[in-house]
Amino acid sequence: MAERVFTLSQVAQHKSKKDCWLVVNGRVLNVTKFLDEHPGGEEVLIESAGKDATKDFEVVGHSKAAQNLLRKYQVGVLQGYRVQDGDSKEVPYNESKKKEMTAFVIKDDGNAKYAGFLEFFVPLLVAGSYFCYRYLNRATQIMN
Ligand code: HEM
Repeated sequence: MAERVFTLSQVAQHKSKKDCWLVVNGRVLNVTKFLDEHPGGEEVLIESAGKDATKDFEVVGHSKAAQNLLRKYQVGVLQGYRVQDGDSKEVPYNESKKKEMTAFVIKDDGNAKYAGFLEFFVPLLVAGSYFCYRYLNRATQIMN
């Protein structure tokens, strides 16, 4: 499908809260519906409205999930840019969130394994000490 091409002055005509466009990495994005959802707040988006916000976007160090989200709001490309979206391995925003959660759970599991190890060895140590004590006690009784 052919991409719609916009000039920066065309993008600059959409810089209000009700009609908010900006450019990130050559993608022309209509973020009007995203204003309420943006975790960084709507103000920063409105400040960048109608402009090329690539630097602002990158300075924040947005996650891979945030970068994937760009496609959702793309309405075209900036004149002089060609955006390639061949990477089908990229994960949609919601899924990468799930992955982050899974990674967290795996980390938790590691601690649980460590706790299980202690739960097994501490009673064994106590029981061992008890039998040792009884054996030594009996040995001293026999000697006396
Ligand atoms: C359509 C463009 C944008 C999308 C899809 C987007 C998406 C997101 C997402 C998903 C987050 C959550 C953190 C993360 O996953 O990285 C975030 C945080 C943030 N964004 Fe954006 N963003 C966009 C544009 C911008 C722009 C232009 C700015 C300008 C400065 C900005 C500033 C921030 C800030 C300050 C945070 C909070 C960072 C933090 O709390 O650590 N974002 N954004």
